[in-house]
Amino acid sequence: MAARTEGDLTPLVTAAGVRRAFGPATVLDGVSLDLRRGEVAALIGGSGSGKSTLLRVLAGLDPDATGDVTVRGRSAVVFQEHRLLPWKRVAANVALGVRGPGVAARTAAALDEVGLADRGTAWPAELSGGQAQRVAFARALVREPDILLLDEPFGALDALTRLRMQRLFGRLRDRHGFAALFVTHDVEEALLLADRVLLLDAGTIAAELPIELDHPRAPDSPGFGPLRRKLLDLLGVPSTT
Ligand SMILES: Nc1ncnc2c1ncn2[C@@H]1O[C@H](COP(=O)(O)OP(=O)(O)OP(=O)(O)O)[C@@H](O)[C@H]1O
Repeated sequence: MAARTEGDLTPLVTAAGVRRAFGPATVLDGVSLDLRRGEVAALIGGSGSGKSTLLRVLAGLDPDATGDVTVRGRSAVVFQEHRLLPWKRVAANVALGVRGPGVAARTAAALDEVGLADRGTAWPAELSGGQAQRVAFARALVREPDILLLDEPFGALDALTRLRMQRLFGRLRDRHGFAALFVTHDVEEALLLADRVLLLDAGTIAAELPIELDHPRAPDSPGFGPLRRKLLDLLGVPSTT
């Protein structure tokens, strides 16, 4: 492939014509998207529209998909369930598979960043759901990713923990500047966190909505309501008014 010279304008992730079928059912039918450096994009769509399938393809976890996917940089994945190994302590889970000098110090720094500096020697079973998901974030951070791919990362958490985790995500993103693509069902979450919302429907990216609101955002921020309405319209949810 020819070298690209656009520097920072080159997307970190490019997908073109991605297809995936399970038996006779085509789930992804020619998906094309890009993710720019430092950008946060939300991938939204109805249940069963193929969001998780697409994320797995972008993460390189689905050898049976076809099409072109290029990832420029280091990526890390966070899933809805924390996927910690129960027989390893928290710090060992974070450091799993990480090589190079200073792994212990990097692990400690990552745990500190997610507010769990004192839990490195705990077992996963001793953590709350929110803490376990923080460890999952630390495990991603310690890899110093350019790109974070997240599959409903807050979906299993109660409302208050979810809010705290959304804020933590915003702080981590500001500090590290990684690009992120996150799957969500939640229109408000997409509008609170994303620079751009991608709508997956009928196997393709059916719509894109830039979210040009200042941070920090709240549901009562100016401009939030009309964007919420627009996104719900795109999702086919009728107005109740
Ligand atoms: N390994 C698999 N084998 C067979 N079918 C699958 C497999 N993985 C996903 N599917 C099917 O592909 C479709 C898309 O699934 P996927 O989990 O990607 O959707 P989703 O948009 O993430 O859904 P949800 O929002 O409900 O989590 C579904 O119909 C699902 O049943």
